[in-house]
Amino acid sequence: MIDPRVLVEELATDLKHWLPEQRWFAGKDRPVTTVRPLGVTELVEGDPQLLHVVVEVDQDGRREPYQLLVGRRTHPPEIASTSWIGAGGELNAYEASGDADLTSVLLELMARGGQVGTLSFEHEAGVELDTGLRARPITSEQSNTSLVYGGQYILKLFRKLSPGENKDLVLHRALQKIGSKHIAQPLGSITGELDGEPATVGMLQRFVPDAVDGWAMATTSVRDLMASQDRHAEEAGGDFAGEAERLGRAVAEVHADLAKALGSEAADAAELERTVRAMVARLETVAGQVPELAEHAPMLRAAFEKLRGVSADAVPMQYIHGDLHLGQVLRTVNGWLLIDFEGEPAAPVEERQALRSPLRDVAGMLRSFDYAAQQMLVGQPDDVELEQQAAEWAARNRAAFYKGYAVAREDTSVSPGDQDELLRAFELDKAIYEVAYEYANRPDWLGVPLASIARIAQGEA
Ligand SMILES: Nc1ncnc2c1ncn2[C@@H]1O[C@H](COP(=O)(O)OP(=O)(O)O)[C@@H](O)[C@H]1O
Ligand SMILES: O=P(O)(O)O[C@H]1O[C@H](CO)[C@@H](O[C@H]2O[C@H](CO)[C@@H](O)[C@H](O)[C@H]2O)[C@H](O)[C@H]1O
Repeated sequence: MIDPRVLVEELATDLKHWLPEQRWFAGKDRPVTTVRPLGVTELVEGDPQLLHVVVEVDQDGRREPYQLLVGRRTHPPEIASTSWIGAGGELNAYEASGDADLTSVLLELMARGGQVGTLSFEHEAGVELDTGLRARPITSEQSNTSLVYGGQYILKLFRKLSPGENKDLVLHRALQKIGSKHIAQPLGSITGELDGEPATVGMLQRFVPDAVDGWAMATTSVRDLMASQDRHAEEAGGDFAGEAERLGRAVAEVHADLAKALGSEAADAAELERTVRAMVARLETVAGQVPELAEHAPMLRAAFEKLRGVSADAVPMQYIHGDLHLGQVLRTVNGWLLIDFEGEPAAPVEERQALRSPLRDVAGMLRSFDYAAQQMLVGQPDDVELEQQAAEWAARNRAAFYKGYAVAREDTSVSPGDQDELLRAFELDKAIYEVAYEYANRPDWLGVPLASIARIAQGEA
């Protein structure tokens, strides 16, 4: 039997072409130069074989570690063509997250607890896991890969890795401990090793079978409005404003719980200065890539620089979600849940783990209401009535969400004027992030954040 490390070295050329085609691969902005194995652990021996692999992907000097599950078999199972990696030794090699015969071992190891090579598997204290469940990967794959075990558990395998405990796991544990009603219970984890330090590679949570994500609900509501004869959002059958308000309350409760569990501190002038500089730096980088953004640069820079006038010691800083949008919230029979506390996938890990203003999450969700309405206009010929309906739907739901948040967060110490400046700057910063995200991932949607920025530039908010 070939040495697993030698095998992965042999697959390096195939991986170079295969990685950029994966939805979760974050480095689509430049070609892959080399791929080399950092760690290979054999989890299932023989034929079929399961290897847990961490590779370092070099892209013109930028080196980032990624996690893969590599399956090898003589007779490969039926899997999506995009899962094929290549011929590894005498067996076929493929990405094995879709191979239920192999992935059941991950749940068994977490249920039992213990170590295999450098990987350690554990369940949360007091949790007993059922085993023997088969897993299917979720189809709405995003930055990571998630497997649902028998409709009971969901295991997220983080793709791009960083040393240390993943923020998603840390915040879920803290919120669980404090009794938050707005998360899916964390049940277990898998830890690997990176640069000699422990690194979270997987998180197991309770799967909520009847949950509907906020994006699906919101876009259905917009579609209903546009298809109906009703001219106004409040008259349409699928009005979302009640849900938006309850969602605002849920986000406020999560913020209050995070502050209670993990603390908060006031910002200082140096912190605000760093924030302004980071926003201006992002603007400059993205405007360099996307010329349509450059024409709004003076307005955007002025909005960021205004933050220097905000009273810094009134801005509470704490752990936040960090990439909150309608696709990160699930509506269940018991109310709204927040998922995926990792932060913006493209941000450096230090930035994702820093204390930040909770108004960033509010801004993220406000942007998302705009997205839900505006994406309906993508690829459509100009239609003033539809545009008005989209604008009205967004305004109504943004206001409802903000009301729900503000009512539940009456403790906020930021003055209303400062709050407006902060929110405006955070919304614009998020929209710039979105321009970069759409440019790299969904060029057809680039117009969505650009149109919002243009509207704000014209003073329409
Ligand atoms: N506990 C859960 N119960 C039901 N579905 C979930 C749960 N957690 C996540 N999901 C589904 O999995 C999708 C991806 O989860 P997410 O944590 O956002 O992964 P990623 O980091 O890849 O974006 C979500 O959009 C949601 O549809
Ligand atoms: O879910 P992820 O953590 O992978 O977030 C990334 O992808 C999101 C898209 O899937 C992207 O969100 C943007 O598009 C959403 C609609 O698809 C919209 O609701 C969001 O408001 C908008 O930001 C997110 O920015 C990105 O980090």
